Amino acid sequence: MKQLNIAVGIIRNARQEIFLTQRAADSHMAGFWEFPGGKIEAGETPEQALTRELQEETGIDVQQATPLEVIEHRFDDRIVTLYFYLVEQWRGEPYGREGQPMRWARQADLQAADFPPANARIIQLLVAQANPAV
Ligand SMILES: Nc1nc2c([nH]c(=O)n2[C@@H]2O[C@H](COP(=O)(O)OP(=O)(O)OP(=O)(O)O)[C@@H](O)[C@H]2O)c(=O)[nH]1
Ligand SMILES: [Mg+2]
Repeated sequence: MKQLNIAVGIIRNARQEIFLTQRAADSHMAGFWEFPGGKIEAGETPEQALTRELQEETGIDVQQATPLEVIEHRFDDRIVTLYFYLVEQWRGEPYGREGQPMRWARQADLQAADFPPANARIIQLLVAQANPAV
């Protein structure tokens, strides 16, 4: 069974909106929305992979990232360990640098069904922690 370690960025702005991109039609979990990120390569720390992947996929320079949660999920064909980081300080304006659709979603309005099943717990946490006043 394939074992992948993935660094994932939950990019959140001051309006408590989170930046989402849509997975490509030819990828694992195609069509689902995701937090940008990707594989931690040999010799990289999760933070280094996060910075590199967010630069590649969204064009931003991460200035600060806070570890939120590590979640392991067994899919039919692979086991994925997701290192989720909250990113609130960056340079630039994130966009779908690989041509992928993007949107900002209010933290309180995130829907687990829009994401791969591995994200269920982090979505539950984010929704529970959303500040209704923002
Ligand atoms: N980026 C990201 N990947 C996720 C999330 N949830 C989730 O299950 N995954 C899974 O984690 C893996 C991430 O791989 P990826 O396709 O982003 O990897 P990558 O950017 O290095 O892409 P590449 O393989 O084309 O170089 C996929 O199997 C994907 O389905 C998420 O919220 N964000
Ligand atoms: Mg990726």
